[in-house]
Amino acid sequence: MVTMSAPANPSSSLSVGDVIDLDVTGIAHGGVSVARHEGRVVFVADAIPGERVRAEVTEARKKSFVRATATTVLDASPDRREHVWAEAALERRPEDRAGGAEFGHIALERQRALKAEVLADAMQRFGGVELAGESDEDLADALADLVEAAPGDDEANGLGYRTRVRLHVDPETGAVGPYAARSRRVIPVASLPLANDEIASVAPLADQMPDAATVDLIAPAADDPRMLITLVGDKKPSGGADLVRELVEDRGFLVRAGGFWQVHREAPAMLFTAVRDAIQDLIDADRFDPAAGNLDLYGGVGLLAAAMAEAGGPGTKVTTVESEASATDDAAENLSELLGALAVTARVDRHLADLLKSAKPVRDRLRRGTIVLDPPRSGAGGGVTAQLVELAPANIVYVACDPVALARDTKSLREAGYELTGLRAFDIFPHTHHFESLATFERA
Ligand SMILES: C[S@@+](CC[C@H](N)C(=O)[O-])C[C@H]1O[C@@H](n2cnc3c(N)ncnc32)[C@H](O)[C@@H]1O
Repeated sequence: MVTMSAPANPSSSLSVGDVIDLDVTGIAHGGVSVARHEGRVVFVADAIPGERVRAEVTEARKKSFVRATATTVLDASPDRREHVWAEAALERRPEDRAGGAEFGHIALERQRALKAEVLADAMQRFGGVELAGESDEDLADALADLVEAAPGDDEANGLGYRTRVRLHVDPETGAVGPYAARSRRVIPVASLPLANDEIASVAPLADQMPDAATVDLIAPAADDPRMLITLVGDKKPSGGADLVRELVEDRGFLVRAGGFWQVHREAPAMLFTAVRDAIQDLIDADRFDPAAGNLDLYGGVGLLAAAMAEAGGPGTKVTTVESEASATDDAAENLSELLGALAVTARVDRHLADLLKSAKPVRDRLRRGTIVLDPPRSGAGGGVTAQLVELAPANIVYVACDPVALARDTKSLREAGYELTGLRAFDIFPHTHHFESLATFERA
């Protein structure tokens, strides 16, 4: 992985449309590979580290790097596969390739190895954490199993997993489809290979919907699939506030049709289990206090608060904090059997600021507590991380969808005396560069 601050080589002048041959050497955060052209960094899409490709320059605004997209493979990786989505394949012009399956040309196992590399590199570069010893072999061993597959994905080649898909509408033609990569150009497609059968059955791929801006397709585990349409000029989709029923193993969760829920069929259960197991480890180490001021920050409809209580027992005290009032209403319902659970609508930074002003007995309870947090892509960030450090809970269980944001927050937590005691990662977005991580921190 290479950061954007690599020195520019003034002798390398590249413009959009130039065709260059590249030796692809590494993987970067964001689903692109890394190569160099006359010393200048090239982030190249649709390649695989180890390959030699011919690529077309697609962006040359920055001095320090350019972006390019592979058009021909000159020397293929053994991990190259036929793209899982014909409309995203190399045979198409770069601007005509459907976005959202940027690893669809790579064998699943290698996709996971690349994700592990990105996580390890981010943790080392931004978090100051070495995941393995110095030698390449140690690192390869440590990374081999770091990113865990979702049940059933290997058998299905990572296809048919999405229970949520967002499509866009071309304002000129009314055609419905995904955006092209790094673009707002709608690409008509014949199929959605990452979506499950229920989504495929309602997807309006052949329709024209000129009044619409976006089309959200959702297939709840215990309800009929549906289509939510956001009209041009509207902010929210019709039917977005309807309640749908999800299932995590045999536990029911109510969610708004337009609200947050993990997109992979197996992801809610995987993250629920991972958080429950992380709490169980803390219990086994005598570090978890069910009566303390435990928190589930960025809590959505209460999935991870429920996981905490599953390990800690139904009387576990836990407050779930979420900025969307409708999600908090649903969390209150979903957690209603847990006597110690409370759902609060608030921005996390504001809620923590209030907690920091509370009386000593409350602060003491928070200090004995465990905080689970699952922030959006930007991570908790410096402000919230500083508040966490000031609250000084005994343990922090951090669920992250962005490895670099996690790594930056890891650095702040470690500098404040927290030890990183556990790190797992989950491949719950096959054929894309995304994955989820779970890091456990313990106050020294
Ligand atoms: C990644 S989701 C996690 C939801 C939940 N933990 C789950 O597993 O289903 C992040 C949640 O944080 C909420 N959110 C985003 N920014 C927030 C903020 N500043 N304060 C509180 N909640 C926020 C979003 O509405 C969303 O529900």
